[in-house]
Amino acid sequence: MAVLSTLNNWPFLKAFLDKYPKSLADLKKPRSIVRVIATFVFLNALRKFIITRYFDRLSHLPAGLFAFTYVFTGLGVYTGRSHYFLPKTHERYGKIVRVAPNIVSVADKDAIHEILVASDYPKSEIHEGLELYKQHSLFSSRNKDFHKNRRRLVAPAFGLQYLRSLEPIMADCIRILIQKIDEILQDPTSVQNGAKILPKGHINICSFMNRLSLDIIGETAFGESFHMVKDDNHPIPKQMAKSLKRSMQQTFNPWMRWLVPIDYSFIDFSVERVNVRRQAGEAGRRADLLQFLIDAQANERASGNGETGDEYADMIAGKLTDRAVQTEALVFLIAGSETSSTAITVALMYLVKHPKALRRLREELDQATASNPTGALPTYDQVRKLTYLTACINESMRLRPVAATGLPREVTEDTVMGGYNIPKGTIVLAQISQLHYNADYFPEPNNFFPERWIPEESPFPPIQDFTFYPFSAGTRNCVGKNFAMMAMRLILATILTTYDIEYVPRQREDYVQFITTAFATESYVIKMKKRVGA
Ligand code: HEM
Repeated sequence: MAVLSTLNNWPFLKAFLDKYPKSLADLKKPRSIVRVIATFVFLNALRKFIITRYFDRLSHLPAGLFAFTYVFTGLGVYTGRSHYFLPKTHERYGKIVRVAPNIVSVADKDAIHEILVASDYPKSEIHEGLELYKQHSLFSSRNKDFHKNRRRLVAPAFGLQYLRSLEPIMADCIRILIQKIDEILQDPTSVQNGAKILPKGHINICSFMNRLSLDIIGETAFGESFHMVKDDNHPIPKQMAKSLKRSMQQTFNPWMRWLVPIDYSFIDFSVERVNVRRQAGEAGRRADLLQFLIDAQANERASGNGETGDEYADMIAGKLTDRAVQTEALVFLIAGSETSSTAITVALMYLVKHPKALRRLREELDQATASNPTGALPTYDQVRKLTYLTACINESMRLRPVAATGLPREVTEDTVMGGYNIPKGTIVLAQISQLHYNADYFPEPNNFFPERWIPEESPFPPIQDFTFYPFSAGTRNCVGKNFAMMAMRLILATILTTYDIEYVPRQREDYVQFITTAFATESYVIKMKKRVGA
């Protein structure tokens, strides 16, 4: 009360409160409505500020309070930081913890295997927030028959053989990245309009990896680069990211639907790109993911498995309708860009902080690419089997898996997990990051130690099956895994053979996760210097 009366004596606050609506009749006045909305916006901003600034302290909240914030206020998802609460909650309450009335967080190896692989529980309703045009998609669908059919049609696009045809496309995008970085190293003011000008030799590698991943997916899934590396001003990626973030927030905060409508116009972009490719006919053919989808649709039609014309029935059956082709291309963009860019930035972050590992990796890459003429990029054949490169990628994905809040699945019958009764309908979050930090499976879990992945060199017992899930497992594992690993190998190899890179201290390294995981500040800066002869 004392605090309130003190605040009430502040002239500004007093004037504000005096005019604040005090009855329903007051509320009908337009000015009162503006005041109520202004208060709401202010309190919401304050709430967001407190959570984003002080999440470390808040992460000590016990599970009950966490449950309240996570489910009832949607705070965790609202700020994208719910995953900070979970490790503390497990530390305190064990491997299987009820974090909300209907949500159980699971950090037990056998239970996670049961959830993802053995029982193969369907995805939870949270995924419905990612349905575009109310269409099931490979990523979002909870319907097993649909998924089986759609996966059968889409998966061959990510087979190693087909992916090889994408290498030239990826290489062109990487070449543009190198040109742009060289330009900024020469002249730091040549960053795009609005971007922060960093000291000479400093590069925001997080921003560049984001933009490069978008360009690669743009080229492979839509047949057109977003030119994000070069110009960073294509409206679609930003608009889509904003809309999907809103959509996830609204899944947890349904009341927000009344306040902030979601702009789904980015879908038009996909419709237009698919039309352009179709209209170009044979002359427009090229080996990429979009072409694969268009060809798969044509094959289905030719073999009598095409659409029936009943839109709903076709959708449920997983038929490759025109809408389905447009949707799946967008799914590649959603599922494949931020995930890959975060994974590459994280790998670079660990490497600059571990110069010994960086040196060893550089030696391995130099040896593998020794026969290349000056300026030539490493090829996939040169890097695909490099032991230490794979070990570094695995180790960074172990420490920072992109699915940081856990993989949500819905239990379809009453069951028992780790001695607890889990009723049908419960949402279980498979906490893969808790496994990755479990010292029983990964001794000295907090250390970046790539050698643990090389059996002849590791001082630790062999890594057990089903303890490492960066791409999930079972029927819903990442269909783009080979694509992502190929891009990561090519990009890391090119950066490390072209530049000397160094750590820049005192930066924020924390994550936020709405759909996939990203650096909270959208920034990670490293020092870069062109190598002599590169
Ligand atoms: C380092 C990069 C990547 C990581 C760490 C990653 C991780 C994952 C994970 C953990 C899942 C399972 C999600 C869940 O169960 O809720 C998943 C699913 C998926 N990912 Fe990836 N992903 C990456 C890159 C990509 C790329 C490049 C593409 C496509 C171009 C892609 C497309 C998909 C799709 C379509 C699914 C849903 C598959 C299904 O349910 O059948 N991902 N990914």
